[in-house]
Amino acid sequence: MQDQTTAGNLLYTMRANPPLVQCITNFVAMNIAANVMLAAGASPAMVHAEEEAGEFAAISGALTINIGTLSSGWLAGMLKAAQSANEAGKPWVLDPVAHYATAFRRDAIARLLELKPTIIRGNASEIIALAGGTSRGQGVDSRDAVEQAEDSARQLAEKHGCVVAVTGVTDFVTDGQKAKRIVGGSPLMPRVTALGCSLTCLVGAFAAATPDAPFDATIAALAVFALAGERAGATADGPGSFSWRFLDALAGLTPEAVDRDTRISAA
Ligand SMILES: Nc1ncnc2c1ncn2[C@@H]1O[C@H](COP(=O)(O)OP(=O)(O)O)[C@@H](O)[C@H]1O
Ligand SMILES: Cc1ncsc1CCOP(=O)(O)O
Ligand SMILES: [Mg+2]
Repeated sequence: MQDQTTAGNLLYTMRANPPLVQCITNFVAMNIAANVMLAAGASPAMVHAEEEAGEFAAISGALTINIGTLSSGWLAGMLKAAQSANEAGKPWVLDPVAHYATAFRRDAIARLLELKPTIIRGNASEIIALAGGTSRGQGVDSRDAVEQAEDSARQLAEKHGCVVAVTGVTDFVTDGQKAKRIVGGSPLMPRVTALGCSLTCLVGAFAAATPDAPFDATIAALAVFALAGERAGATADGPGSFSWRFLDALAGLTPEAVDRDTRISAA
């Protein structure tokens, strides 16, 4: 029987019934993340106010939370949304942007982790620090290699009972037991702001489409991103043209090309 959980099949499934994804992301990411979601075939809604975030999570297929431009009002909305997603049995994804940088962020991330995210997606410096290690991250940017974050990712996945994705030159995904690596993308990706934040939203879209398989959903989202990034990078002149070429590449990916051209291996 054909494997229904390949990245290409999950892209087909996600597009066939575009999931509503509530994205609580940051001011920098909001526009590009919504465009990435639409290009890939999902239906994003950037809804963060404390007054409505919980109600909205209950009607969404998945929720994503990103602390990139945190404030106390937004944190209140995040906590309500995560509680509501849990009560409604909806998957939710945490992006711990620069969580190590200030006491406010450290406190916020601890409170969000208590609400048991289904998936955590971060760069290597964020994942190392989240597991209690010493990272070299500078603000929102990673200065560590993904290979050095793999043990941290496995520990975090086991401790919190979730899937952990570390991204960078090669991506790494684990649920604490099994693990996979995804190769692809472009060196231009970290030179365009908020692509990691956008990827977190896309992980939410795949998780909404296949809520019982968060490990496979995460791999599919990262594989789609890696292939679109590789294609856009092949013809881009720099970060500016990469940005629009990346949206076009995402929209133009077919499930067949994803299953043929992505490079996913067991770790
Ligand atoms: N040097 C690189 N080469 C190829 N792909 C990369 C590179 N750096 C980051 N990426 C890709 O960019 C996307 C965002 O990841 P990353 O830059 O790690 O996140 P963040 O923006 O949160 O720091 C991921 O799809 C990742 O695979
Ligand atoms: C520049 C910046 N400042 C606060 S959030 C943000 C965007 C970070 O995006 P990413 O984590 O995808 O690099
Ligand atoms: Mg980030």
